[in-house]
Amino acid sequence: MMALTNGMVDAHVKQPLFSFGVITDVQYADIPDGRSFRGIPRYYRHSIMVLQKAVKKWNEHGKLKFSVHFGDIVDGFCPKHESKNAVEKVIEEFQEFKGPVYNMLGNHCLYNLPRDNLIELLKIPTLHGHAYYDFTPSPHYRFVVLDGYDISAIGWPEGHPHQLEAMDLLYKKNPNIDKNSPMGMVGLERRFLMFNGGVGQGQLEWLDGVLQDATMCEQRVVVCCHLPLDPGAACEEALLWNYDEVMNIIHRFKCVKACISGHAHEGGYSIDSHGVHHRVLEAALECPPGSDAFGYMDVYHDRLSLVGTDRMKSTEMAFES
Ligand SMILES: Nc1ccn([C@@H]2O[C@H](COP(=O)(O)OP(=O)(O)OC[C@H](O)CO)[C@@H](O)[C@H]2O)c(=O)n1
Repeated sequence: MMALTNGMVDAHVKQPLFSFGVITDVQYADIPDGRSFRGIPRYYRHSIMVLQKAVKKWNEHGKLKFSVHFGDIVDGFCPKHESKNAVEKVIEEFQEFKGPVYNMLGNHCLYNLPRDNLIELLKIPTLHGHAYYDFTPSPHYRFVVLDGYDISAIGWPEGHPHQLEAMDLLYKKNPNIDKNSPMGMVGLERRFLMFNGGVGQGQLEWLDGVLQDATMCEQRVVVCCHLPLDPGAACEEALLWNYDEVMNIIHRFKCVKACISGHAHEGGYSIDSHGVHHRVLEAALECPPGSDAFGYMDVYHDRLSLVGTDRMKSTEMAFES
């Protein structure tokens, strides 16, 4: 039996409020298979086939309200003269989905194209040019999409204040000449790498305002960000630089129930000290031919249920309150 929020108990309420498709790190490029810096195989051409299968399944499902790609639409090894074509090719696959698709910026997107071009190509529903936004797919739920590369050494024009702030932080926190290397860095400090980024002051204030509003509207909130926000769900090298500041804001409110990310390709899951679920999704890029990683989330008043395909593990996320 399922308890409803108004105290009634109904044995028949089984239908989700709504459902949506999920996939991450398609990281497509028309180049031969390769490996990550750590030697993990990457299938740059196969990843778009994983997306094609995902879209087919999502359309067959027939009731998905929207889908979300959690960043890194193309890979940094994509030859730069092909970047725009590669992004457009992936977007064309997403356009086969019968519903809206929400995107967010990942580091590999920014290796390929300036953020302004990406915001336009990915149709990021921007306010004042920002790559962070929110949307309300049902009266009971708000989705907040964070820009984890707001403070970033990549993607901003040379000398932009947000690039300078990022370089300043990297020089303070990372002693290596190669700022992508965590060599000699210990524990959580290992997140201060050039391929990660942070959420700037303006975005933190915006987040606080959105969560105040969601609380007033009695909405539950799902936070989406390319970079993971909890050390329990991903390795230190994958975390948002100021995940702690973001989580301090989130923890002041009770409305945020889950944070969903990409970037750490092996995937992960944790529940933090405040009962917030953190699910890092498995990457499409690392699926060998014949395997897949995508899924959909069924959204209920009291839980999220991730129904994963193949390498994307299914996960039940029941809310504490
Ligand atoms: N120790 C390292 C690790 C990486 N690099 C270089 O940094 C760039 C980005 O790395 P990459 O593994 O491609 O980034 P992803 O976003 O695909 O994955 C994120 C990780 O899984 C998070 O843990 C690339 O140019 C690497 O060569 C490096 O120099 N030194």
